[in-house]
Amino acid sequence: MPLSPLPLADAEVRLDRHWLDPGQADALFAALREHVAWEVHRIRLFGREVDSPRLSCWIGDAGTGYRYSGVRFEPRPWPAALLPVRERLCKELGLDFNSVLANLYRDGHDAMGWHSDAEPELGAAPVIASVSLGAARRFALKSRAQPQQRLTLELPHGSLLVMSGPTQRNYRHALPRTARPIGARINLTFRQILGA
Ligand SMILES: O=C(O)CCC(=O)C(=O)O
Ligand SMILES: [Fe+2]
Repeated sequence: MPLSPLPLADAEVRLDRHWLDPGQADALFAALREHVAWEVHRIRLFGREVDSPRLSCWIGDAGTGYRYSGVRFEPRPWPAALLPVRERLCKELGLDFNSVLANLYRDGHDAMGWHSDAEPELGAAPVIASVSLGAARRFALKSRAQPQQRLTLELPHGSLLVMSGPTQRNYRHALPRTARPIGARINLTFRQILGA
């Protein structure tokens, strides 16, 4: 199925709810759960270093060191299961993704707060390709200038969300907590670190 544009002014967000077929998505989830070196990243929040409420792993080619939330991360090597995913995304989007932030949300308590992926090493108009696996979670986008301009959508197992153009400049996004009893979710945000 193709990527369909979502109705959001001053942004470029596209979604394919069935980018991977369910069997592929199941296999990828199981492989990543087992083979990624999941760790608790320490992030800076209001000037204090705290544990982030999820497990993460920064993965990339040599030279893709990355600074976010005030902390620098050196990349881990690519697990075999991610290589075909990276190749397919590069081909379909015509880009050269050299890194990915993997996040494991163990249950509904794990989350990600409001932010944009606007680190200088991503350039002025980064393309972020986000693959979701496992439990479906709600993903929210909110305009910086006009907070009433917002959108919440569900990211199902095997979906691909692509944010590009002015999206990171004009919007923040978040993965809110949920009180619903739900299982684990893995999210992969592929990125291109410039000059790596
Ligand atoms: O888990 C998600 O869907 C969002 C992850 C995200 O925003 C990020 O990795 O920067
Ligand atoms: Fe993000």
